[in-house]
Amino acid sequence: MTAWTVLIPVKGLAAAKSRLRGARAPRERLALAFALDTTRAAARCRAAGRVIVVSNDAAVREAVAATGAETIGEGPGGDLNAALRHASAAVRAGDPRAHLAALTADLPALRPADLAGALAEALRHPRAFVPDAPGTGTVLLTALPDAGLAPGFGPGSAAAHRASGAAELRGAWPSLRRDVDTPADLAEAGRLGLGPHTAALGVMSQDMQGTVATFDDQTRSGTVLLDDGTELAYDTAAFDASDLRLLRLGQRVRLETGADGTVTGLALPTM
Ligand SMILES: Nc1nc2c(ncn2[C@@H]2O[C@H](COP(=O)(O)OP(=O)(O)OP(=O)(O)O)[C@@H](O)[C@H]2O)c(=O)[nH]1
Ligand SMILES: C=C(OP(=O)(O)O)C(=O)O
Repeated sequence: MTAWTVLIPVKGLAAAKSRLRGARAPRERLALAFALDTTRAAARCRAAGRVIVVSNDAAVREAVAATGAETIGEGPGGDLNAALRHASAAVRAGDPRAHLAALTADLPALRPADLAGALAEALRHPRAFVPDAPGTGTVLLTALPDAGLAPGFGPGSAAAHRASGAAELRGAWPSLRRDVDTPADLAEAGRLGLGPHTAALGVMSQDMQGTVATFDDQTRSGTVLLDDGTELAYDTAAFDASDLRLLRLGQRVRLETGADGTVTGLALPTM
């Protein structure tokens, strides 16, 4: 399998995630948790040989280093694209044939398999990109050994990357496309299942509710339909933790979920 070098740019925390004011945790802590969860998922992706966080922020670099990922400074450019050009040049100086991928650091629901799927598709194009869920931004930009990364991140970057000749990758990869800029984005990411660093901030501590869609009384497991139409499975352990004897179809339940978004407990809304 091709070992990509994944560059994850992280802005200084003092200036990060300005649109997240008003969320249930301080902006700086959210931005750092997003970066740590993104880095953790990338490090667990089998297609990622190296994961390098690109940041000038000492607190970011220290926290990332503690997880075992590499860090590099931004160089003199002063913005995101300059930081990525600097990091790309540093990587290619040591390994001229490196496969380069730039991944934004605001993907707290990222699953390694979604990233692996996109990187596998990216092998078919000299340069490729994955737009974010709204379709206007970019979450992943890739370059094979004979191509430069040529980053064009910023507002409207999907159009910029398309115009630059990068191939648009069309897989679903919901956790990869779910970047978080606003409290509404964070709620969407929570529905996909937050990584442990973000989950630990308790931002999704409101209870989720839904109705029982299936219940198998042999295995004591089944599925619940959330109010937004998402279907979530609960397993035997989650049911057994609930102290309920059975569930009726259509019954209203409150759900507890773990850091990875899986259901860990069920209760009646009144309990
Ligand atoms: N190293 C580095 N990373 C950056 C810089 N600007 C943005 N980033 C990162 O690039 C990614 C996408 O940036 P945005 O979604 O605009 O995030 P943001 O700038 O923190 O958020 P807003 O204040 O809401 O625009 C995030 O991972 C940021 O941390 C920069 O100047 N240097
Ligand atoms: C910098 C970008 O992120 P956002 O649109 O989330 O600001 C981008 O998509 O290029």
